[in-house]
Amino acid sequence: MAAKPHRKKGGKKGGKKSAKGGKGGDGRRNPKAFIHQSSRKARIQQSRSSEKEQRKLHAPLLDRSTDEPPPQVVLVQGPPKVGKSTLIKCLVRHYARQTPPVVGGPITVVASKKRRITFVECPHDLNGMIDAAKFADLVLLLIDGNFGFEMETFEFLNILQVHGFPKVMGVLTHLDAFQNDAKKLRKTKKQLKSRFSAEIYEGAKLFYLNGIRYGKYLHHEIRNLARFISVMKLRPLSWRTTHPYVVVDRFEDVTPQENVNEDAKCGRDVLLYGFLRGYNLRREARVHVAGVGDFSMEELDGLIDPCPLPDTIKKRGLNEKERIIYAPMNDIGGFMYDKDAVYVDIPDWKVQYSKSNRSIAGEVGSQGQDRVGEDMVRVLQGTQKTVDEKLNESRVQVFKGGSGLSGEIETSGKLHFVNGDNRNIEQGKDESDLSEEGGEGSEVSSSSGDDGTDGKQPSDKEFLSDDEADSSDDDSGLDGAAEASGSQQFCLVKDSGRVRRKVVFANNGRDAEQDCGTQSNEDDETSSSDASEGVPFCLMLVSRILSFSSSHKMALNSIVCFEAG
Ligand SMILES: Nc1nc2c(ncn2[C@@H]2O[C@H](COP(=O)(O)OP(=O)(O)OP(=O)(O)O)[C@@H](O)[C@H]2O)c(=O)[nH]1
Repeated sequence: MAAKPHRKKGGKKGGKKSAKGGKGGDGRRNPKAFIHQSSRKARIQQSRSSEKEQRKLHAPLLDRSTDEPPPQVVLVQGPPKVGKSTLIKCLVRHYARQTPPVVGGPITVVASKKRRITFVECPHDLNGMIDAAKFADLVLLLIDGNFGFEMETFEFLNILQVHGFPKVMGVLTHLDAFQNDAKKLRKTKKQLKSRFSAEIYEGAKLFYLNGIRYGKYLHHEIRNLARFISVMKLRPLSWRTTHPYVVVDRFEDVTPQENVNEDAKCGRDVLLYGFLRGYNLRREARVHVAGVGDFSMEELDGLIDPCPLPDTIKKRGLNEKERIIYAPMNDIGGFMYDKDAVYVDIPDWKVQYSKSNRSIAGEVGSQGQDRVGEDMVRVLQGTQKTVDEKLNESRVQVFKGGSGLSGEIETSGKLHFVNGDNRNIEQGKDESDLSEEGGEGSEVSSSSGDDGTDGKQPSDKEFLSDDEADSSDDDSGLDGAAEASGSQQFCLVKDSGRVRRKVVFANNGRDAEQDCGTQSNEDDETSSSDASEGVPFCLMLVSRILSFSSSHKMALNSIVCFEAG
């Protein structure tokens, strides 16, 4: 039997198809397959796809938290001396009925029955701003209404754009400078508002703080702002809801003192305390301390919530007991929470000894056994040395006639954190140690290795050209010297002994000069040449941040953000 020949590859149909394809002449195999046959179908398809997109945008947020949600972070940002600390103090006073003497770290308060807020003051330096942008849920952008916009505001907005944009609200301060000129006040408010909504988004909220009395903003204005903050809906950023991170409320260096004495730059053991946000943190996970590097955790423990929400939710408002404040780095209340203890700090000037004039020995003899406890306290009042010092001095004789063994055991490393004063000294030491390495506090940590600055705090001069740097040294050249940035122009203005970078919203050099209030021809020439060359202040800033985040984000499985400042 003769073998049946194989069928030719590509049947009748295939041939037809190829013929059709050839007919089109546009090189595609079937150009009609992916186009709509009728306009009606096309319309339906289009509306379906847009509906899908909208559904994605409005997908309900998954609440992954099983317990009380962590406090939301309200970051107060603004140029130097704009009133950040004053605003935080006023808001904390409104919520907790206590005023912190200093703003030295995050302050957590119970704002309402269901909301806790952590206030953080944003540092002015670039690295501090980058760190702060990572964890802010709401940003209060403080603007000096009397002076106008400053570069710090726009730098921070640029940083936010890279890190995911949280809710932003503007607050105008120093408006009491227009007290006697209502017309000018109205005009300034209008101008700043329109500029603010143009820069953030249309209809961005702007609050006005019209005055300050006894060093505090007006009560009713703070009340309105506080109410607005406590009811504001804050949409969490998607990256943050899927990654664990901790904003550190308090940190403690528990490195044995002898190790530090031997080598001041030895590896340190540091305890970090803070609310866990975002997602669950695995015990074996490595943590990334923003700006410092990746580290392994030795221990991870859950502690009792130091600032819990009220239990009962039936009542309308909060009573005085429920207005809890947790501010361990702000010298408030004298409380300090540790892993296994709570320390109450009693300043020396508040301690009142009840020592009587009678001699202690005489009293013991006359009162007998009933007052043993009281007598012990009285004896302690007369103590001059601490337990550490006594232990170090003590000697134990083991064998008769043998020399005593000294009691110099390693207790000094642990106890110094208990006392508030000593703690401050130790922290001060650490900072100085860090500054030896290349800068101060968080500035060093943020910059080291991340953005290629080798631990140096970038100064304005690094962004300016040499000529500009020279001119900024010269006081006489400061006033009104307009600089151009990527998108904004700014001029250096000397105001009450400090140099401020005022943003000028003008397209050409001349307008900019008018805004800065200079008329001289010489200045005109330099500033216009600067403007045409376009010193890339903002561009450089953005590129630096982009390079920072692109090299960094891959490693950010879990971040620990230090409050800088
Ligand atoms: N007249 C007036 N003074 C204000 C206003 N806001 C703040 N101040 C004053 O400005 C000074 C600086 O205020 P701070 O709250 O320390 O400003 P800051 O932004 O925290 O300052 P730094 O932390 O040093 O950057 C204080 O003396 C305040 O009383 C305001 O609206 N009007």
